[in-house]
Amino acid sequence: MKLALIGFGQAGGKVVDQFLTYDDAIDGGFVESAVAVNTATTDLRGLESVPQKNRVLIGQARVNGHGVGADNELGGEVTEADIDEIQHAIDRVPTHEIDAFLVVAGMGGGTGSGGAPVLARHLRRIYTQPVYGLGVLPATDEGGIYTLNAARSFRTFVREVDNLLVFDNDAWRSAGESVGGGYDRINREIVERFGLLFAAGEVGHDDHVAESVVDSSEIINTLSGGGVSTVGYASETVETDSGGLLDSLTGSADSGLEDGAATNRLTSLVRKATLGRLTLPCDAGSADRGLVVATGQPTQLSRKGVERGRQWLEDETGSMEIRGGDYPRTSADEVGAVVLLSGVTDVPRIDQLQQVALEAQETTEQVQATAQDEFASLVDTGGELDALF
Ligand SMILES: Nc1nc2c(ncn2[C@@H]2O[C@H](COP(=O)(O)OP(=O)(O)OP(=O)(O)O)[C@@H](O)[C@H]2O)c(=O)[nH]1
Repeated sequence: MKLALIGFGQAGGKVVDQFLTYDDAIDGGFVESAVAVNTATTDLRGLESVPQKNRVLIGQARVNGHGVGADNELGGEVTEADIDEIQHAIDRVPTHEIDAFLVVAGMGGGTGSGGAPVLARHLRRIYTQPVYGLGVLPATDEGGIYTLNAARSFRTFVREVDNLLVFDNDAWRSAGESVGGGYDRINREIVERFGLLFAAGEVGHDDHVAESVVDSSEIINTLSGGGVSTVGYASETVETDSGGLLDSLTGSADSGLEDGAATNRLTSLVRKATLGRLTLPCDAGSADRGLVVATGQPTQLSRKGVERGRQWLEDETGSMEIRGGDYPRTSADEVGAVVLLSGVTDVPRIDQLQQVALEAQETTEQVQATAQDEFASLVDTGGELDALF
């Protein structure tokens, strides 16, 4: 599917930069345009692939290019104030050619976490295409302010987008590694999973096995139930010496065996993708909708395997809305399965964030109530005080 990518804040910009590189590398064709928005000049300067003219600095009047320092209320305010500057850059996007917008942001900082929901609301008011979010959750050891920002922003971001795709940094850092040390690796994991999914909807219908190729409308329909989504991916390297003279000589018995192996391989890849590490770990059974995409050499893409995987996911989720199809890639030496689980509800990390948001709200209310009590008692004693002077 064709996307207009908008990276908000430092993490958002870097992930969008990486999406551009990946799209080029796999010849995916899913990025129509890429824009980066930030309050910090240095973050915009550090980008490599987003075109200079599509880098938008906002909030200059308030923070003078120095960032908002993890203050996400300020991030939201400067976005509201400078929304026309962002719109100006989006005006250059050929929006009639895109299937959707994707707003990418780290939820723990100030600019992306505060600004991304404001931009999503703006885009949904103006355009008819769906507006998706890709939210990156902070690692748990990053500190309270990051968790609190994420807890607050998450609720707003889910409300303002048509579907929120989530990646949890915490689940993806390696043992003993600080999350910052592994951003490059983590960002590659992000773009591979979501990139393969979006590129899948971009295959022309004259390509191999055209009738079973995933269409962008299938991705859109899978995401149209709203809520929160997560993606799983599993792959295997395969020998690709098929299609030569040998094949035509070995006859149908061997090719029957190969078909069986390809079917079994794909069925287990779908299970591995679903039950392995998801971009946002959750109980896959709680998904409302799903999409299974088989990717790799056209000869390895067993339609029966995809169908079995799809049926298995139907049983796992109890959902009747599980779609399936292929993304043939002639240059790939791996066969893989991407599984999109949409509208997931049993997500421990989100429960934890909601708890944090609730506690923060209670603390704020307590502080306000104590301040009101103190003020009231000061007013009560006002007469006595007056008498003293
Ligand atoms: N996956 C990933 N996460 C990142 C990256 N850079 C920062 N983060 C995460 O994003 C959160 C911080 O958000 P940033 O995007 O740096 O902050 P910002 O939106 O630019 O906001 P301010 O810096 O406060 O103005 C933290 O939770 C980081 O772990 C990155 O390149 N990849």
